[in-house]
Amino acid sequence: MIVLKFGGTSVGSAPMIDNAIDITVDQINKSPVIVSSAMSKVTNWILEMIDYAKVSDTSRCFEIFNTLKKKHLDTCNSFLTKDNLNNAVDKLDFLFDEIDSLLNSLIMLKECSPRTKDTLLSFGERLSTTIIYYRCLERGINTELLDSRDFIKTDNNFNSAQIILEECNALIPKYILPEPNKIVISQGFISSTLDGATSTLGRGGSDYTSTIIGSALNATEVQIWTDVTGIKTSDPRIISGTKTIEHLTYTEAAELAYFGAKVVHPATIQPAVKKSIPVWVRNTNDRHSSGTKITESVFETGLKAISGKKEVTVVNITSSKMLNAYGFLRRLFSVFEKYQTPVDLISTSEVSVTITIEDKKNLDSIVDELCQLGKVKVEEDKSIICLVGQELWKDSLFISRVFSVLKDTPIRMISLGSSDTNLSFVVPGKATDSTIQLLHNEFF
Ligand SMILES: Nc1ncnc2c1ncn2[C@@H]1O[C@H](COP(=O)(O)OP(=O)(O)O)[C@@H](O)[C@H]1O
Ligand SMILES: N[C@@H](CC(=O)OP(=O)(O)O)C(=O)O
Repeated sequence: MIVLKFGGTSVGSAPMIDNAIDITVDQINKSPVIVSSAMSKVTNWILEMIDYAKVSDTSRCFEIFNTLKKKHLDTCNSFLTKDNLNNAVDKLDFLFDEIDSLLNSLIMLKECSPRTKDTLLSFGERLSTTIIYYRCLERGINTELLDSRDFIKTDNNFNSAQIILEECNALIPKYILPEPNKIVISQGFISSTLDGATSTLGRGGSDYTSTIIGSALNATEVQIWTDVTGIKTSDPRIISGTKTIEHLTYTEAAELAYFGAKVVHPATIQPAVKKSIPVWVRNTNDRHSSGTKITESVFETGLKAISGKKEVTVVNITSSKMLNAYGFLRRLFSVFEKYQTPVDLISTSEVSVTITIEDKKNLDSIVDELCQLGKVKVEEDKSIICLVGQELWKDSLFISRVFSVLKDTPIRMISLGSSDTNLSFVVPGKATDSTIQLLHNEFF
């Protein structure tokens, strides 16, 4: 079987949905499972509706709600007829009524818990997949619509829930029964906790759903269909002159995703690695281009791509207690562990440690506790620039080229040599795009 994940723009209109179905039908003999995101813009609209509801701005909230309803109903009206149209509209109306009641509750309560937010967010994917299902029926395709909350199970960390893999691996083969000449349709991004509450995997999480399903069903490949021809040497929306990378290793793709290449969700690669499933990133608007293939094998050394992670915070701790002492770093990292805050880059000297974090939710409490260990300095609005490739740090010419290009850029910290695949450094937030462009011009 194969998994085809379609992102928001790839199912963003009636013609795009038909295009996604065409891509799937072309491979219908391979027992395809579609994992779809919400139609483009919809997840953002839901977040905006929540924000307006919380401040009781009823008119703005329902203005967006009406736009959301219109987008889905117009799509149905443009390519469904008779029973398919009536049934689809009935199903959508049922979902719209639920959204309506939830928004009214938020307006009254003036608050939205993370759990309620996930319930609301889940409607984006539930609406889009309902339409795709009825369009498949309209086209006479043998199809089945599933609810991924039945088999994608998570902890209770709403808004960015952690997968419980054993549960998913046990449930997925029970619910998803792919077969040739049938299209199974399910939602990306949405999930449920063990006690059945709706959760979500974090923004962009549909990619992750696709590899979880692919891995549980031993897919021969997972295809991530998006709006760019594969993973490029850098973000084509920001950097000029980017090129498609034909092949990346799992590690390279994971590093790029983690350090800002939004084209795949950072967790996507993990499930594929376990079963050595090839992951393709392809363009729905250019379906005959092969895009990028991500596998285990290394085909070439050298720099492959550059990404940037914005809004990073640098925390520096200076303490003479560190000099010749052991146990200091353990105490320091236990503070980040206590507040469940992942650390990205680390650099140490004899008396100081500098780290970067992305999640600032608990920054004040973290700083309070770190102050007991030494003098703490926090610098916000920084970016991590990440250069990804094979054996980068072994090539002294490459390193000297990087730093001569950056001779006028204020570099805050550098991480090189911790892995073969990554050279990262921190620059001021406002220098992110220009720094990437300089490096890109030099190397590609
Ligand atoms: N290295 C990169 N290669 C390709 N696209 C990238 C890269 N870095 C960032 N992107 C961005 O990722 C976008 C695709 O991701 P996303 O908008 O989440 O798509 P989808 O809705 O299909 O999941 C591209 O339009 C591009 O701007
Ligand atoms: N709809 C969700 C999940 C997702 O993965 O979307 P996309 O595939 O369009 O990035 C979001 O916008 O975050």
